[in-house]
Amino acid sequence: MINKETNNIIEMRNITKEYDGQVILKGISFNIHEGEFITLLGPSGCGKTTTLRIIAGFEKQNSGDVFFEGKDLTPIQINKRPINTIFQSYALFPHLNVFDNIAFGLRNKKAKAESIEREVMKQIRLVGLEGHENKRIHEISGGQKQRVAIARALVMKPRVLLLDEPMSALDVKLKHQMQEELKRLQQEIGITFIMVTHDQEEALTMSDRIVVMNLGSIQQIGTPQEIYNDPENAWVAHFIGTSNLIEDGRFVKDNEVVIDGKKFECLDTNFGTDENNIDIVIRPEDIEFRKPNSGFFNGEITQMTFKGVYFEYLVETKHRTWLVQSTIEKELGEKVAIKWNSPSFIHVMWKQIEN
Ligand SMILES: Nc1ncnc2c1ncn2[C@@H]1O[C@H](COP(=O)(O)OP(=O)(O)OP(=O)(O)O)[C@@H](O)[C@H]1O
Repeated sequence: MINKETNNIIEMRNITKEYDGQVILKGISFNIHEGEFITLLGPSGCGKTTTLRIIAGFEKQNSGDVFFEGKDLTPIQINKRPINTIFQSYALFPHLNVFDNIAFGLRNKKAKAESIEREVMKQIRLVGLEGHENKRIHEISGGQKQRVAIARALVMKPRVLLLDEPMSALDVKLKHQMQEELKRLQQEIGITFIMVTHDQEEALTMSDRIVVMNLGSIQQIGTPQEIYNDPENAWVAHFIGTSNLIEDGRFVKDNEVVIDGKKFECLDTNFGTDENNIDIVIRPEDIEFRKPNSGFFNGEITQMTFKGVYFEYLVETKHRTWLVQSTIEKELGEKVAIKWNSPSFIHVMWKQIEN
């Protein structure tokens, strides 16, 4: 039974994992809510796939517990778990056609022929593969292969679907299309999706909540907005989006910081008084250009890159180099001033303690 108060379908408690004496997961704990799209996000090697494989049952943790609806999941065999996995490579059967690939699990369970036909066709319609039932796997596109993999998993009616880097085999355009489709599908069928990705944008656009991981530890858990707008530490801020990280700022008192000798109003409180053990992040899209002497700091444009819909600039001021994103075209060497328009654009966080 789902715990109605918490709505948790899966609970991970203090999970550790070692391979050959090397610690991969350092005691991670988090909850997964029924019906949510949750993403494990982090750089290569941080342990996200290992976490997914422990939930699926392909790996066993060295210590800690995994609960499914409050019951210990660890002794439950892989095929008895109400969980299905879509692998990075999709792992389709090349010698079977689309229909038979999707029907495989039901046939294995000795389901009746009519019910197999009905359920497989339902999934085929759901993922938009009508008319392709008889095609072999090598006769369909990458996007269609992904749809087969999704249908093959969903036909087993799992409560939780695990997706390991599902977009990694797709080109950029198809990737964006499938991201939208997958999100829509998840909302339509309402089951819990747990996705692994190292792609920040993918995590931010698709997830209800994101678990940000680094070096076998959880750095932050939150909605995309929380993680983007309110990163818990400088590592998350950096990883989520290119940022201006000010490591030598000072938290003077509630709602006041000093950056490069100037006082600024901020919204942050509770970092003590005259505290140097903080980092300040200001996002490049929150910085604007002004005429020289009309902003916070004067500087010069030392680099510019056209990014398609905006320009990305490096602006050299007396104390540092700022990253600025703007739709306004400037010239290399141009003298400018920079400014931000709201105290909310300053993000103060404690300096990270190294793991
Ligand atoms: N079966 C295994 N035996 C030994 N080491 C392993 C095994 N599986 C994973 N590792 C190691 O554990 C670490 C974490 O791997 P994991 O696949 O969980 O990371 P990840 O965050 O998913 O990264 P990636 O995005 O590269 O897959 C890596 O250093 C990896 O080499």
